[in-house]
Amino acid sequence: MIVTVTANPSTDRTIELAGPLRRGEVHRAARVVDQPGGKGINVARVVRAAGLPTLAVLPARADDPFIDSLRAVALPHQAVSADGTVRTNLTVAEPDGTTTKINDAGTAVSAEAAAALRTTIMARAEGADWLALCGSLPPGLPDDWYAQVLAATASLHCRVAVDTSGAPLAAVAAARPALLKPNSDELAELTGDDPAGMERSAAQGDPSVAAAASRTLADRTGGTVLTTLGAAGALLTTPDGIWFATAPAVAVRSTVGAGDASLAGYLIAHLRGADEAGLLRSAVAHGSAAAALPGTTPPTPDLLDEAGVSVSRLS
Ligand SMILES: O=P(O)(O)OC[C@@]1(O)O[C@H](CO)[C@@H](O)[C@@H]1O
Repeated sequence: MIVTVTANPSTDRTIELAGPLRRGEVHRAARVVDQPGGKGINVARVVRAAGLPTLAVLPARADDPFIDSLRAVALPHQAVSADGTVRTNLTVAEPDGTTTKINDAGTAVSAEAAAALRTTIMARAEGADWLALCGSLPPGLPDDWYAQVLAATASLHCRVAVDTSGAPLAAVAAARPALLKPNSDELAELTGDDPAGMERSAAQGDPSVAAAASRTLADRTGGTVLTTLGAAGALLTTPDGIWFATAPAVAVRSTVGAGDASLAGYLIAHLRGADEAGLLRSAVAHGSAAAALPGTTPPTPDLLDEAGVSVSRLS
């Protein structure tokens, strides 16, 4: 069972344009689609599509239309009562696959709602193999909230995976999660490297800068770090070694949710007992498949190109 937590869920509104985005100009949308989103929701949807048991935990009022959208996609979920309505995040998708995103800060979570959320997480984590803490923290939750939850789960059997950014990422990295999933920007926030340079050199076949930064982070957490590098692939860094995978070439439609699909791919393969190369292969295949889909659409198993992922051990 994989339990995901989306502290700051979002309705993802994707606006597809027929041509390139021009700053300051009026555009007519070619297509507008709303989908339930937020990183933990996306992870759970991919796990569900793989046929494995999952539960998405989130703060939302029972009468929030967001809950209807979770029902519409048949996602098992547990919503903990919250005060406002779930935010809407905007994606502008251009025909060449360029994705521009504008994320709302989210609805403030009261102290009562935060306590209820934490109680639910602890109860659900008890029987889980993995607890995935995903996404930004809404106003009202302190930067070390994920770190606090992680510390509270220390006596439980479940492993904790974290995918977040900014101050919550810095705080949780110090709390030693079993798995961290930064992208190049998030890794660079922690190590001071140049994120674009990391992806560029990895795309040219030299992942050494990203690998060194991932090693620094993994040494700090004592666990595993799955670093996604966009079209350049991904790195898996454990206490025992570093693996690099290149991604299959895909026609990118929307990168939204690709990192979440990668995390889900890792967790799915872990539940199935894969070795490190298999974990990374699954992560990259899922991320690539997600990038080829519109909006925040989760990939299904039939879309995975595992044979197109090339994995090598770096150390
Ligand atoms: O604002 P956050 O919580 O950092 O990210 C939220 C978000 O951008 O993440 C998902 C893609 O990873 C989307 O479904 C959602 O809109």
